[in-house]
Amino acid sequence: MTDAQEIKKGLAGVVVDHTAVSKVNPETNSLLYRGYPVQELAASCSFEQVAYLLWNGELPSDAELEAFERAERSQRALDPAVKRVIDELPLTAHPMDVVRTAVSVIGALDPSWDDSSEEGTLGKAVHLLAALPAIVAYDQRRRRGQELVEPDESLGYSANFLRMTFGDVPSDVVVKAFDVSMILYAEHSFNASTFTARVVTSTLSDLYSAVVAGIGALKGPLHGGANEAVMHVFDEIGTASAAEAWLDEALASKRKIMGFGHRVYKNGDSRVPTMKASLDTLVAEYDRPDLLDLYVALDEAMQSRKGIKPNLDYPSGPAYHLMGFDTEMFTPLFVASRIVGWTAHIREQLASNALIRPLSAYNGVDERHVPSA
Ligand SMILES: CC(=O)SCCNC(=O)CCNC(=O)[C@H](O)C(C)(C)COP(=O)(O)OP(=O)(O)OC[C@H]1O[C@@H](n2cnc3c(N)ncnc32)[C@H](O)[C@@H]1OP(=O)(O)O
Ligand SMILES: O=C([O-])CC(=O)C(=O)O
Repeated sequence: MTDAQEIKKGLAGVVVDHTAVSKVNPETNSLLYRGYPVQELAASCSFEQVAYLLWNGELPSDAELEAFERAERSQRALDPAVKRVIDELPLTAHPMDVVRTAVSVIGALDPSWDDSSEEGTLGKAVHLLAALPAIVAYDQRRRRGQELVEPDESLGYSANFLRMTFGDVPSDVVVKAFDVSMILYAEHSFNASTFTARVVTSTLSDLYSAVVAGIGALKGPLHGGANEAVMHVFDEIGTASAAEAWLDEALASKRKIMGFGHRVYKNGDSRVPTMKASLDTLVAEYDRPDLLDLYVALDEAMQSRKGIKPNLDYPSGPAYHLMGFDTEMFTPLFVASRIVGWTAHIREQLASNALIRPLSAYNGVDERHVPSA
């Protein structure tokens, strides 16, 4: 195992296990959740239905959906102990650190934190799904000097999330665009954060520890942190007319352009057309053609210079901006959605576990010995 040829840097192209949760197919540019094309789910289902599907393998019947929604809606309130911890955190902490800490606190407060039964892990997954919007919404509000907004059990997941963040339920267009983003972000096979969660689970550690580790992996700008980074790029460029010159300079200084490229998709991310269509509805809703012009100008320049296609973070960054989220809240929104995929994979890993422990090829100094005294 010393031949460099055998090393798959970054595990690129390595198939490490089976999964029945989702299928990413770069040849057909498609993404299936439990067999269903994600575009069809985004068009016809709510995020709650998709979460149920990813966890249970089938779309819910009306009665199953009602029971699931009841469980989710009843667990939305921010736990006072979690709120107290968040209040202690300085505003210099990144919102991803706040979410990571809050999930850690929820785990520490759960007396059955080590219940790894199918029922136990599903219950914890539903609880985290229900609790995360309050954490993210409250963190944005406290940064703006605003009070907590209590959840409204009469509203669906996305309408309630937006109301807890902004104080009011926005138009149907905005709620639908947000719901679509939650559906598209929910699951993507063995991406870095999901794989991280599976590695932690493979040691038979608990679900909360695996989720906290997943949040840490998602934070990085090569993964989920890119949706926030896209908005910083837009702010840096300013207007569409400046996009080409900005890109040439960025590429000349060897910068990675955030929101472009993907480890698996090389001909475009299957989710981008659906999210771009939602972005178009938001651009019309908020009358911001200038933002769309910038989006198109940078994409066209990137295609002409590098031919590297945008990934989901490219349209979702400006979409979240138009909805009114502060830029540093974008990746926590990704957490609120991906909690579904992470926990589906944690449960799948537990059901068929093998400790994940690859090998490495040693290239340090040859064996040597401590000089005798
Ligand atoms: C939801 C998600 O997590 S999607 C991913 C979000 N991340 C980003 O948008 C960050 C920007 N993109 C990237 O850094 C990369 O495309 C990654 C990390 C996503 C995928 O990387 P990899 O599969 O390892 O591809 P790799 O980095 O080998 O790229 C291949 C070539 O394309 C170039 N390239 C890939 N993406 C980009 C980019 N965004 N900007 C500039 N060049 C790029 C690389 O520099 C490399 O060029 P080289 O062969 O001349 O060295
Ligand atoms: O699959 C990946 O490597 C990254 C990604 O798009 C995701 O996690 O949604």
